[in-house]
Amino acid sequence: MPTPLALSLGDPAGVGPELIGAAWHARQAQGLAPFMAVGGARLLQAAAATRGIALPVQIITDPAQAADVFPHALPVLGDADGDYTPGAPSRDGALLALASLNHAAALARDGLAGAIVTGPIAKSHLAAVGFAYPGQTECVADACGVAADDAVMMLAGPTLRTVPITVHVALSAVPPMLTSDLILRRAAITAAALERDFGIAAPRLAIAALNPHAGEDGRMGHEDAAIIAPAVERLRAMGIDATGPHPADAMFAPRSRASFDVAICMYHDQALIPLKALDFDNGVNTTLGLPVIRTSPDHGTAFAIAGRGLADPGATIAAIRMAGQCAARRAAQKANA
Ligand SMILES: NC(=O)C1=CN([C@@H]2O[C@H](COP(=O)(O)OP(=O)(O)OC[C@H]3O[C@@H](n4cnc5c(N)ncnc54)[C@H](O)[C@@H]3O)[C@@H](O)[C@H]2O)C=CC1
Ligand SMILES: NCC(=O)COP(=O)(O)O
Repeated sequence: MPTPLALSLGDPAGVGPELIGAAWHARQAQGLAPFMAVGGARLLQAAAATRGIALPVQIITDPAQAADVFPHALPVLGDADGDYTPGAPSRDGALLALASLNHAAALARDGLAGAIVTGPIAKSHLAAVGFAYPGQTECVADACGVAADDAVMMLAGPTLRTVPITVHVALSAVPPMLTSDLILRRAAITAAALERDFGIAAPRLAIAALNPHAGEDGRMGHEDAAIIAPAVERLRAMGIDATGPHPADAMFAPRSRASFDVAICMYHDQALIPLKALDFDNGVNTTLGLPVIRTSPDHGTAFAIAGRGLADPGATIAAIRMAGQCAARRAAQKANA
């Protein structure tokens, strides 16, 4: 029996809780590995009800109980709970989201959960209750003792994978942050994770340029020649199949996409816009380079549509599926070691 996945609630006022209920409801049709929610039994039921789902829940006290409960009820670890008021984020809701996230990360770190699937949080609301990280990526990394620079965000959908080298920073902060070392470090972690967790032997990395036309021989910026091209050379010297810097405007065209397994992008929107344009309802945000598997739907809290039955569960289901597959791959590697 696989170790169950741990799902953190996300912000209770967002779409996260209702999508956990929708995913449990679809567990058989979607062939999902067993999972448990961390806290929120009452609010999960209320959120599911807004979608017309009568969600059976069972509070468990030990993650080991989850697999037996999962076929007939959503296992919920612990009795932490809160009010469900869709679209109206609150301080109490942020505290519950944070407690659920920290608990789920600790379960994965300690081997009591096969992986963590995080529900969407509003970073500014969590910051107001003491969350000191740019996002959940760095929080889970810290729980595992991994440096933030070594926790690599990858967005993955059926048609594309992308990695932003810089993530939650202002666009004006991107050029000063970009170094050959940072690109090399994060691209190498990506290549290793694609092999280990996704079963892609010799992954092909396409490295995006920062500037229009990859800098047009220095007429439109110096970073492509001075910083990105040397990183590509160093990756190739390490035996990694890296190409670039590629002009970013053309590299997401279908012909170009067929030539790589992952696009290494220089900033958040360069990576997330093509992914969401192509795969929004199946997009997964996963963290590479950790001792645990962590996935999340690609979307955010979507407060405006919470509780209205409008949120598509596809990305949450895809995140649960990917977490189960990656965890199974790691378990098989461990068994074979
Ligand atoms: N994994 C996470 O924790 C993430 C959290 N966020 C946070 O979410 C908050 C809102 O961010 P936004 O940029 O507005 O992104 P968002 O993803 O919440 O919403 C963007 C648009 O997509 C729609 N949408 C989102 N999820 C949907 C779904 N499942 N089905 C149908 N439509 C959906 C929304 O209604 C909205 O029109 C921010 O505080 C941000 O920090 C954003 C992205 C990921
Ligand atoms: N845009 C991605 C996002 O906001 C999720 O970040 P994280 O919480 O997974 O670090």
